Amino acid sequence: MTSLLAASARGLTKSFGRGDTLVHALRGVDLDLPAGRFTAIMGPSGSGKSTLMHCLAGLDQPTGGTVTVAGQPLENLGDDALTRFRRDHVGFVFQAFNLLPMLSAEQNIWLPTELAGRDRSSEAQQRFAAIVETLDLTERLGHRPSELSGGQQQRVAIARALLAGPAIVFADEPTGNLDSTSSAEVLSLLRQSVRELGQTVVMVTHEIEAAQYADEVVVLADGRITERREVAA
Ligand SMILES: Nc1ncnc2c1ncn2[C@@H]1O[C@H](COP(=O)(O)OP(=O)(O)OP(=O)(O)O)[C@@H](O)[C@H]1O
Repeated sequence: MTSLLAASARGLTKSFGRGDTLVHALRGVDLDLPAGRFTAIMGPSGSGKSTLMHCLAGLDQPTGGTVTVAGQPLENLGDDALTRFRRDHVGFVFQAFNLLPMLSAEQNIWLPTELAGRDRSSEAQQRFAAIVETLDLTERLGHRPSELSGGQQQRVAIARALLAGPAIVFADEPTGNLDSTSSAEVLSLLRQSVRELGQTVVMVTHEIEAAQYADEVVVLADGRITERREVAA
């Protein structure tokens, strides 16, 4: 039985510039990301990690090849449809938390729901409760970002990314701004969201220690996948 795929790429290429400044950031990437798995993307600086993530997330258009997320081929979507698709099916966690300073943790977590004009359905509220508990944020919901540690702020950002029940969450160097204790905590919680909530997470990271929290590491070099390896439990 083949497992369900959260996302896949076939023959993915991406070039920037032209003539003397032409850069081949991706040179033909084939990748299947099974649902319910935590995948780390590693590789040297300039190897194409961010470009791959942006193409998989529908934030950037590939030069060639195809990307399918949650069964939907992205190349068939126009700009507006792609924006809606990302909003409904893709979650993002960035290095720089990106929380709104005047809103409480709880308001930040609900903001994308509000912006999408969706109701706080009883299902959404149950999911909110489960996520807040998994991420150990119950005591912090009334705090503003400035009243939270970096690790707590990133946990709020993760809760925000998880709330809509996205098919896939992309985390771009999520521990880049954190000390080692907070990093370990955030990575454990990302792992827990995969185990307990069945979330699919793809994380770009430079740090081999961070990649150890994943189920699998995909290594890029010069725009190609050079290695895929399972992480020992
Ligand atoms: N918008 C752009 N315009 C021109 N070149 C770009 C652009 N974005 C990326 N590149 C080039 O594409 C290549 C891959 O870049 P990318 O940012 O994907 O690498 P990365 O592995 O994420 O690097 P880092 O670890 O330093 O973030 C690099 O040579 C980079 O300079």
